[in-house]
Amino acid sequence: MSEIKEVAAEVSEKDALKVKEWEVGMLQDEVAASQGIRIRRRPPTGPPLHYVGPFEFRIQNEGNTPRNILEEIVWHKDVEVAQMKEKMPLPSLKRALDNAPPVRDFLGALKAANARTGLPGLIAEVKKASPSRGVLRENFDPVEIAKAYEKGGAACLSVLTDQKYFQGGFENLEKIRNSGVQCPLLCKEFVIDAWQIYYARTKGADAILLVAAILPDLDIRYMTKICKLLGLTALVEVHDEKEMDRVLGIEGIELIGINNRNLETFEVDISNTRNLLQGERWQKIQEKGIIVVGESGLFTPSDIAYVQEAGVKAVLVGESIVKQSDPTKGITELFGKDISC
Ligand SMILES: O=C(O)c1ccccc1NCC(=O)[C@H](O)[C@H](O)COP(=O)(O)O
Repeated sequence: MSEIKEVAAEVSEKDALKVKEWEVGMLQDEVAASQGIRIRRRPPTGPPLHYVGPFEFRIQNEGNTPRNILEEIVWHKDVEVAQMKEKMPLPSLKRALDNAPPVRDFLGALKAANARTGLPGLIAEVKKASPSRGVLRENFDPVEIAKAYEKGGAACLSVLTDQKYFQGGFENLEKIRNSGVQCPLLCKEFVIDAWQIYYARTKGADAILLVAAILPDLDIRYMTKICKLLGLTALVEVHDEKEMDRVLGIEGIELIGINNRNLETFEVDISNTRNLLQGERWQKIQEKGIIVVGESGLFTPSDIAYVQEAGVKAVLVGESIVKQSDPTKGITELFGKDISC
């Protein structure tokens, strides 16, 4: 009987901890909203299923419906990361870092490619599917694609690790890293917890994406510091003026990605890159020596020329090259010339 009491006490202590975590999450949302972040970290009207102990049900209501796909991804990621952390707590993850392959210089590779070709350095994306475009490539062999990209002159690769929405995985990152491909690798994830940065490093990442639309300033500050500590490059992604201004106000950021895709509506407009690189913003970027990456919706040599003219020194491209039966040729067609030599 006393054994049952002990177990009950342990369980309720665990539950109390979860509730505490939950309350902190609620505060996080308030801070985020004050910075113009529309994406909420969790459903506002109650904890997700795994937080409610033995009562595995929740009354559905409007507040528990994500407002858009990005919010849905974040809510799902919140549950996924909590489960992963339970399986591998941070101390054991930190120990696993000792066996991680050495970090490669992601930013250096982009700068070198830009200097060598006079064109934006290419981050070529290994992506099977996306919420906006569905399945992009049925016959998807991540290592084969990565090798084809490297052969075509990609400076770096971006590897989707989200399983549910992009049909990616950390095993793809690991396989590419162990395949002999030399390009530095960006872990393309929806990072909401520093734990994911450590995890990505153990799987061979050299860089990681931090999306300003889902991360308050304090998180970006803290996470870029962790990246530095681990030797990783942080690619901080923005989509609008507000996010750009927030990120330009944070010290130590070296690489900013401008996403031409609105992740809440899927609308793509490459003039977004040009619009965010004007006037005082452009001056600040130059003063700080920040490298800018143009992301999404780039299909032709004139698209590349357009964003280069706007000021980018790198581009991140997925759909237009991953869909090609020969992705090496796809890169040559995208740039209008062979960029491999
Ligand atoms: O692409 C989506 O549908 C999407 C939805 C929600 C969050 C992120 C999403 N995409 C990430 C990206 O923006 C792209 O993978 C990346 O920039 C490459 O874009 P593209 O060259 O247009 O494939």
